[in-house]
Amino acid sequence: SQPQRLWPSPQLDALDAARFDQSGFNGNFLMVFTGLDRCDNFLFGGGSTGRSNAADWIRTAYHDMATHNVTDGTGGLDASIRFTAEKSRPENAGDGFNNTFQVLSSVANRYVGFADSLAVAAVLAIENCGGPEIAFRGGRIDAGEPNAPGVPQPQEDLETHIAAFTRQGFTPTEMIGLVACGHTFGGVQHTFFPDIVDELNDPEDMEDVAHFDSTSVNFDNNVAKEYISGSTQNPLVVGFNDTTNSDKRIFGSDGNVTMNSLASSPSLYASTCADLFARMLDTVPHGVQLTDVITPLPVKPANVEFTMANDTMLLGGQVRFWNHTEETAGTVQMLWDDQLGAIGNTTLGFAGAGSATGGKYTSAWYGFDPTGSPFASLSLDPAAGIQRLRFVIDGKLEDQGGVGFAVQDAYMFSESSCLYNSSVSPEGDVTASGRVDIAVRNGVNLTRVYLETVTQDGEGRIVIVEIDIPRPEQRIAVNSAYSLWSLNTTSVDEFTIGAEIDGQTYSTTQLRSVLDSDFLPCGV
Ligand code: HEM
Repeated sequence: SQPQRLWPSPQLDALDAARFDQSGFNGNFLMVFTGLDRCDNFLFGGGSTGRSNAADWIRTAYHDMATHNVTDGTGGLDASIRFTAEKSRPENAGDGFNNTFQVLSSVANRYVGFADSLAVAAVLAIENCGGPEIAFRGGRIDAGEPNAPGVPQPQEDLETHIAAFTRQGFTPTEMIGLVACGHTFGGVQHTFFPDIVDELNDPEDMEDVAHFDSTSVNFDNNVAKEYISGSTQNPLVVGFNDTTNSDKRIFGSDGNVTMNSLASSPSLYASTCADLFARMLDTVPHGVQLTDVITPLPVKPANVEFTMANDTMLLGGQVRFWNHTEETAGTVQMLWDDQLGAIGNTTLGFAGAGSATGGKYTSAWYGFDPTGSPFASLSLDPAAGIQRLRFVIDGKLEDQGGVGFAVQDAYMFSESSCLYNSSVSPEGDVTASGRVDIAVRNGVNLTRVYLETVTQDGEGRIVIVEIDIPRPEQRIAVNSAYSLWSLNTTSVDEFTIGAEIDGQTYSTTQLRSVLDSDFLPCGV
């Protein structure tokens, strides 16, 4: 059991969100947008293609990992398969890798990069399509270059496959298990493997995918049962070309001992796969330090954001209560310690239900105001400020063992920010100039405040560009407790706001841009 972490911890909180906020309120793009709750869904052509997102994501995770070399520590799950030089190798035939990274480009962020997002995608696919829960860790690092080749191919012989899995860190028995676990999803396409699969002429399988088992969009041990019973249609077992019957050679390599046990027990199959999938996803280049297994925080504030509106300080956000519903939560209250030693409180409104792992877990979300609206904010006295939050749910105080949920009111976006002008060229290019105002609490030890824009470097790794906001020469009061730091900018990029306070760095959560409606025209 791992020690309970404290909120806030931006990377762990983001990993928790990516992995556990799956469906419903604040649901994950991977689930909600791709429709993963329907496991036969395929974003690039729909259900009658014979394809599925889930199969693409799991195969992509394996192929990205399969470059690993346990001896020299190179390769592993690091999103290097996004590089054309790696993706276009014969060992990476197919379009599933491109499909997967198109989806991940809308998911990866500064805290959960492409490699972690790929691992999350595989976990969500497995868990939501009938599979076991996977112990998920974060902290993978996105590669800056392709890895050495090393993905097994169907025409290779058994010795080559055993050697490849040994290099990746798996014994011959684990090889049988991992292939039998992966090949519960999807199948082999005619287009990319015409020597293995013929055209199928099936209107329900437009892309001519010969599936590994009769339940190709669900996790179950049918791939093993059908193999043992002799009814299998797996194109890598009973394919017309025996040279490419690699599943047949692998499954039979220990006299069917492993496949017999996987076929006879759905629960043994599930627990074996949970272990092997987790190890597959945790196979990373030497030197990468993964986090502990991510567990859902029982009480987790999210999207916490302060905004200064002249004499009023606004606090927006939501809080998630894990393993709760609106009924079990009862009346929910938020208390806060202000900077002057007083305690404030309000009742919170229900914002929506969340769920994870195929509905196994539920969570109840509350907005930071009595209406529960995720867009509403509490109005507060800026002079009082807020140091930390506490919650009362179902009559019980939740304050992280007494320390509370620390929030940062030393700096925040000010609604006095404004737009000088904006225009759209005939080509559709948007240009604008505006002023970003940051309200800084008087008397705090703030050494830097800056705009943060998330972008990608030349190798497609996520990086943050910082633009410093100059310290004002004279104090410009926004109210009795805060003064303004301002920056004129012509950037239309979305930004968050970073600061260094007492040697610690902080970031706001809300993405803003000078084109937002809260940038009113300057000087009006
Ligand atoms: C010797 C080892 C392996 C060989 C030779 C092999 C071979 C293949 C081939 C030829 C395909 C068809 C791809 C396509 O048509 O696009 C395929 C699909 C697939 N493989 Fe493997 N595989 C191996 C191991 C694994 C492992 C270890 C996993 C995961 C744990 C895995 C997961 C998948 C999945 C999910 C698909 C379906 C993709 C889809 O339908 O879009 N494979 N494999």
